Amino acid sequence: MQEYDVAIIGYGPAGATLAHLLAQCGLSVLVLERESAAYHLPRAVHFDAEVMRVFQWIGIAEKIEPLTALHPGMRFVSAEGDLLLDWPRPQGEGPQGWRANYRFHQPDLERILREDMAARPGVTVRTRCEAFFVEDQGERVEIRFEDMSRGKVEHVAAKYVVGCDGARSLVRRYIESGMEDYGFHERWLVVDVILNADKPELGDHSIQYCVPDRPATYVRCPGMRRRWEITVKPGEDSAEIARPERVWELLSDWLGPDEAVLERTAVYVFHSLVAEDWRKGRLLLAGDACHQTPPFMGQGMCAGTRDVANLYWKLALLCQGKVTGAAAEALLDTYESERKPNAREYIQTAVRLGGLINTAGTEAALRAALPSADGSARMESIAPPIGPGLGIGPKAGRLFGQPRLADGRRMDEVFRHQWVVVAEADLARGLALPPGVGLVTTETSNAAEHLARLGARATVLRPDRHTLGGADTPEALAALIAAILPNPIPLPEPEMV
Ligand SMILES: O=C(O)/C=C/c1cccc(O)c1
Repeated sequence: MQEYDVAIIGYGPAGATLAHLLAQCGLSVLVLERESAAYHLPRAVHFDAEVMRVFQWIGIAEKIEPLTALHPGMRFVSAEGDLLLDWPRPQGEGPQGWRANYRFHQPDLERILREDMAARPGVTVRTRCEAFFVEDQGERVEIRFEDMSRGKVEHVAAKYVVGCDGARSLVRRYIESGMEDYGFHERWLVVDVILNADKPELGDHSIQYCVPDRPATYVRCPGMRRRWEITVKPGEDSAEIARPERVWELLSDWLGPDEAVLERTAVYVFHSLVAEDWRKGRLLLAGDACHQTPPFMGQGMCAGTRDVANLYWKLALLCQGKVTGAAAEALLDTYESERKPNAREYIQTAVRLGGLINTAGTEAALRAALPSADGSARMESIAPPIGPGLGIGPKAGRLFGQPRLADGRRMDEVFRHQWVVVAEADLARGLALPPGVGLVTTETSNAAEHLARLGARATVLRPDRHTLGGADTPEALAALIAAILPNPIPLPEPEMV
């Protein structure tokens, strides 16, 4: 039986990104996907700087960036048109080395992910192949799937299986995970249109219409694409409301049938769920398989990308035999313990925003919706730390920025999949580093501003660019360095840049 390091079930953005990352670390990867081609219509329309940084690692950031749209922010307005809550987004390059937010067309992203996979050694992609059986046999997992193009059942094995197989995940059933329910389950009509000609009065902001009778969302997508999401009321028929005549009636406040074509109309139930168990033995979940969010923060695909960024290097260390035995189990356990609280925080905030949209912006709902309830009608993007796992002290588990090196390059371009020490120059002098660990100092980069944001004189960064901790003394820094695990991709010599 053919054996791979990792089998990924599901070839959406999370599965494809994970396959790229694992292959970059030298692992053999099988991707099984039931459909013959990527879904041709948009679903996710927004991602943030943290996600763009992951796209940078796999070499697609420069390809997707020209296809994205600028994103000034989101506004919540009342039925009377009053601004209830403003959520502006910083413009220009931010701490992650990229803009804070991007609007995109999901089929563009999937095309790029798949085109580049063709040139990625180590990845086998099997489309029209439906997995129907996985069995953790202790040392490996057996997977059975049907190749639907040939009507043939095949058996393969993998050291680990990751279910990136969406809300109805097969792998989640094998894990037998229940779901934590955050109480939001609503039907919304999603309408994607392509304008015939520009209509600047629609604006570039996302707008949440907090209209009690029919809450709705408008999102400006790249080019001539625009999206509306409109509440379906209890008792309304999903098929009836998705008919073109009815859709145009619902859109009539914004545009008419002579101004655009309908690209897609579909009724979705937006859920707020987190899987109780993200792992059982060698079976793991990522993306919608382990969390589903209402869309009001545009964070659905982002969460899946964060999952795979947290997971890939841990799987690489295990598959390469660099972490074994009880340490391997403990390392794999940190995937759920770190990721779940972060995913939960985004979902709970999205549910609160949904509450604001649905209750027409009453004072109480406005206060409840604000992540930091300071009374102002302005909110900022949240950046919840990951939960407890690897790391030392209160500065562990923060997403660190991406310093620009003196030659203008971004840090991760130089230290791909490496651990990196970032330190004030005087703390860095004479440091003895394990092989392959990078060193970035305040002398040769703009690390000072990133360290100031963390509130430490030095830090150690994991391959996913979360902090292992902060240090202000040589002793504290030495303790962090002692906790570094081997690199997923070994570098011959540590570099000081
Ligand atoms: O731009 C954002 O931050 C959010 C975008 C978005 C996308 C889809 C649906 C929504 O309610 C919001």
